Amino acid sequence: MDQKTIQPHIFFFPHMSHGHMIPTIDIAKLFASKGIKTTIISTPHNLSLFSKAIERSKLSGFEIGVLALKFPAVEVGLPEGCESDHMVETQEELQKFLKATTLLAQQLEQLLKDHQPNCLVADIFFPWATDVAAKFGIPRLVFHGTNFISLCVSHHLMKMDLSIVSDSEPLVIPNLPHEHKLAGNQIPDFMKQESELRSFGKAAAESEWRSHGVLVNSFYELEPAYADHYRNFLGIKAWHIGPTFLCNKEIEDKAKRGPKASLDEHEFLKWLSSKEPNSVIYVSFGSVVKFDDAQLLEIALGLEASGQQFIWVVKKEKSDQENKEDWLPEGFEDRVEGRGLVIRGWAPQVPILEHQATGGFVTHCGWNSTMEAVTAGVPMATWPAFADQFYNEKLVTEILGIGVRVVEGAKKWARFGGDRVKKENIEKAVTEVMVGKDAEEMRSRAKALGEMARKSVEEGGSSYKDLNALIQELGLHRIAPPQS
Ligand SMILES: O=c1ccn([C@@H]2O[C@H](COP(=O)(O)OP(=O)(O)O[C@H]3O[C@H](CO)[C@@H](O)[C@H](O)[C@H]3O)[C@@H](O)[C@H]2O)c(=O)[nH]1
Repeated sequence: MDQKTIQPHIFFFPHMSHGHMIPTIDIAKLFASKGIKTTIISTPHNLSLFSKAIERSKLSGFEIGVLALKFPAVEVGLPEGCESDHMVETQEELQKFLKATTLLAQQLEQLLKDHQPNCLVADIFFPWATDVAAKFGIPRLVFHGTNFISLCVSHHLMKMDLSIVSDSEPLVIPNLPHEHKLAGNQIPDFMKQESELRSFGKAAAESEWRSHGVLVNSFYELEPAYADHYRNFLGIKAWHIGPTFLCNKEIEDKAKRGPKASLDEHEFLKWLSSKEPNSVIYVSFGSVVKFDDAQLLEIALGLEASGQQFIWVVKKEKSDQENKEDWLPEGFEDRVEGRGLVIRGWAPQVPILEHQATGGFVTHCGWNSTMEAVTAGVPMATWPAFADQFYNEKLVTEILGIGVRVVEGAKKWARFGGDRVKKENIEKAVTEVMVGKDAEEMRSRAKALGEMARKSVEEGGSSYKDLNALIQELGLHRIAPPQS
């Protein structure tokens, strides 16, 4: 058969987590825009949550295919239907969830056999996928979800003996471009001893070397020293292709990247359009971090005391009239009416951050949120909870100078229920990021980075070039039909 008549095909297999599904769909769109057939593999539940984003790709003329596999939740002792990382409530459940993902290899193998794609982009959470791809003689690329700085720190941490780490003495991570100190309590206990999770982390880190290379949702100009360190010092092949969400041009595409929002994007934009530029702070903590009612109450009080206008997204359902919402102070929404919006559920984050009225962001420093804020030129009040969020906080506050910490000093690693942050800290950080000369300076630095972010994905930009270089290296350009 004439090679030119075959459309190259890439399989994308993201971790079952919103923070990984969302950028993977964007990456699939990017490859599809280069004439490559793309297919996302996930569970029925995850695919349905993201069906709008996937369907909308058709409107841009880049159809993304989907293939479903069965998630073995019950087999590992999880409730039926527990198919996404945000449904996991405890450390024990998380371990079972990860165990379930290791049971997906056979189903993936069958899909590769049936469809014979040219390449597999599989999430870092599936270290075993490299061997599955090798059986079919195709390259496996790793998608991590995070940036170069976090990849570098994690690799060095993996090599260190962490059993000797104490809570009183900070751990200095050697050989990095800047001094990195981590407090003992910022390293999770499972990393300090031999454990299933530590072995999982090791296998994941090794898969970066063993695979064809790593796709990074970042741009070179944001963290050049770490991009170089990762490639040259750690010796891992990587392509930076971000900010990937910029592939979404229409407001609807930007708004419908995730589950259905609780309020239509036009409602938000109408509300924001009635506000002065840089006068609203957006408060949201991604898809995984959940706070208890007492912590939510502190956030409400801190926001109220700051006197700032805000949009606050809370991962709670709207209760019926009878049920009092214990996490909101009595009469809160009446008092803040007109100056604050409390959104229960999901909000169209990118259009909110991009609106000129949005002048600050209280964030947990998940990498997608961080990139979205950087690109929108919005400074941040940082409140990390676990994983890469601590390293992202360092990048934002100390290296880029576009954020302030909500809590000074070391904050404990806690995916499930961390130390409570007081309303005074929240009020102070919100004020610092919104008002005064320092806030203006942070905003102007953030705006300059936002410009660089946009340039990086335009023709000739660093991310644009890296994406093309990768397609060339994989040989996909030779069989891709010409683009108009
Ligand atoms: O109401 C909401 C809440 C979130 N988002 C979007 O959801 C994504 C959230 O991603 P992120 O900010 O990275 O947070 P997490 O969901 O917590 O992401 C997980 O995955 C990331 C990528 O690996 C890691 O950096 C984080 O630490 C990890 O918690 C972003 O694109 C947001 O725009 C919305 O659109 N509306």
